[in-house]
Amino acid sequence: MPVEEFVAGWISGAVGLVLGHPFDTVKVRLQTQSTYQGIVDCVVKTYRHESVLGFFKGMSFPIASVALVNSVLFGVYSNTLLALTATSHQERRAQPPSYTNIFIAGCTGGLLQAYCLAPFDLIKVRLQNQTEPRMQIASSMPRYRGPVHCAASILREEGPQGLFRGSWALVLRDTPTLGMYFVTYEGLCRQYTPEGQNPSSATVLVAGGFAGIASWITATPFDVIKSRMQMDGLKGRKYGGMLDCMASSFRQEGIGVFFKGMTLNSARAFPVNAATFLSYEYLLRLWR
Ligand SMILES: CN(C)C(=N)NCCC[C@H](N)C(=O)O
Repeated sequence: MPVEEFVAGWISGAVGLVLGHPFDTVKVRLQTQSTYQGIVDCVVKTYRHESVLGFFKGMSFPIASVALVNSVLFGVYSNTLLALTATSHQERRAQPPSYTNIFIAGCTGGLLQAYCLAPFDLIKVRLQNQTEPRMQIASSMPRYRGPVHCAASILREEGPQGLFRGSWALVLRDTPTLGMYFVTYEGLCRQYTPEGQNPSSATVLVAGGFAGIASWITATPFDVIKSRMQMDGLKGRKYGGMLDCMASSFRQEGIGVFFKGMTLNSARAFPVNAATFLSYEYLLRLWR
């Protein structure tokens, strides 16, 4: 099992994450809080109330977890393709796998990384939704003092299963969309690369960026439900489960609720995934 794909996935994921975290924080707040009029209102209020650091709340755990999550995603994807087609990453340029095998390998990576991601993503969302200013006064102390305190509080107040709240929605969000993610990336690379050659850096950037956009657009409906399920349990349970969350969100806010954060998901997805794939390909070529 080639290890370099796991390490390349780790480093490339961290590069992408830092680039995209501010977009992600604004998106999560729009999806789970009704106090903002829109993207600009959320950005202005966050900056005014919490300074620029407000956009980086909840990033420490994802930085730690992206190592695990992205290395599982890219490592499982590449090794599933190896199992399905008996070709390594480099050999696939000369013997391209079918899109069916790429989709299966992407879904497999997406499913397994979702389980690794679930507790870290929950803590990220809980911390991102703390809107108290940095200079805290006694009356507005945030509920969680940081990621470790957040994890301990959830374990104490909601039990171990509390750390996996929203994980079904996360699995349904990531499994099919990551199959699409890799199919889009490979398809665009082949479209603009001469047979048997490695894609240029520009091709990798564009293909990675559009793969991120395509996957996040289709992931947004379950992304909204996932974030709401993760916030459920903070002040008692509002939803009886994922289906109840979908039904009551639709009843109260209409079909538009499932597209909350789509603009931000897309705006964030291009640079994050362009950088992720460029560093991934660069690292694998470095090690070849
Ligand atoms: C639609 N989904 C969930 C994805 N495309 N996930 C894979 C991309 C992950 C990347 N670190 C990012 O955060 O965009």
